[in-house]
Amino acid sequence: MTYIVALTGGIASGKSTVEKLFARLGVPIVDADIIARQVVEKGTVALQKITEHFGDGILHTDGSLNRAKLRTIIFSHEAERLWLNQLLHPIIQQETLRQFEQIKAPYLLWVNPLLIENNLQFCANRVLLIDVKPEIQISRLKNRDNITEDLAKNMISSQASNTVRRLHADDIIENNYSTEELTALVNTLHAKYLELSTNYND
Ligand SMILES: CC(C)(COP(=O)(O)OP(=O)(O)OC[C@H]1O[C@@H](n2cnc3c(N)ncnc32)[C@H](O)[C@@H]1O)[C@@H](O)C(=O)NCCC(=O)NCCS
Ligand SMILES: Nc1ncnc2c1ncn2[C@@H]1O[C@H](COP(=O)(O)OP(=O)(O)OP(=O)(O)O)[C@@H](O)[C@H]1O
Repeated sequence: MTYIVALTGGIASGKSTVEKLFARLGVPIVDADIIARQVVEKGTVALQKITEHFGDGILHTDGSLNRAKLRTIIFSHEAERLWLNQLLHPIIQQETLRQFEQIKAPYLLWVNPLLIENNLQFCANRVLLIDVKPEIQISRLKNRDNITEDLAKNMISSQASNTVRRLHADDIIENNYSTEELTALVNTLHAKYLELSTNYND
């Protein structure tokens, strides 16, 4: 199988921004958030189970999932978040493996926000963590999603702490500075991963 670099980090740490930079360098991407959206599209078994559990009120009038509503519920009720996780995570994992097997490249980037929480680091050859100072993280999250400070803090506290994530990381990007600096860091890491994967594939 292709050499796998897992990219993880807290909410609004900059994963999508870094993912785009790797994609621009031609690196194939497998994104757990995108897969998580596909598995709850209209007509899926998962969406049917979510509707049975939360009622029709969890849907938009066109029958698609009201993500904002589900988000507010699961980040304020721990038991509901765990219920959703046990439903969706095995389905997401199965689709992830399917995508890994289709990719032929020196290495691929597997973007998974909950890599550490779900103990999936063993599935990757290398773990790249994006870290960000908590005050910058909260302010970027509030600005991007236009949400309250309370919801932002609940979302952050539903995830692993940066201290725990750092224990599992092989490489760390500190995303507290400009996007120009971020781009330079990604270029350096890309060269490193090409070298590591060449040795691995030999
Ligand atoms: C709750 C949902 C509907 C909110 O959708 P929304 O479009 O607002 O957010 P999106 O899916 O882009 O997720 C944004 C971020 O929230 C965080 N997050 C999402 N789900 C979870 C979770 N179960 N636990 C902790 N953090 C989570 C992640 O950092 C993620 O990157 C959605 O996140 C969802 O279905 N979550 C359950 C599936 C899951 O665990 N996804 C995470 C990737 S495997
Ligand atoms: N170095 C940076 N300088 C300024 N703004 C940044 C920087 N990195 C990311 N951002 C901004 O911070 C916000 C969060 O970044 P991004 O969406 O990439 O995070 P994410 O980790 O993918 O989030 P999520 O976990 O919700 O999927 C975005 O609005 C992004 O434009």
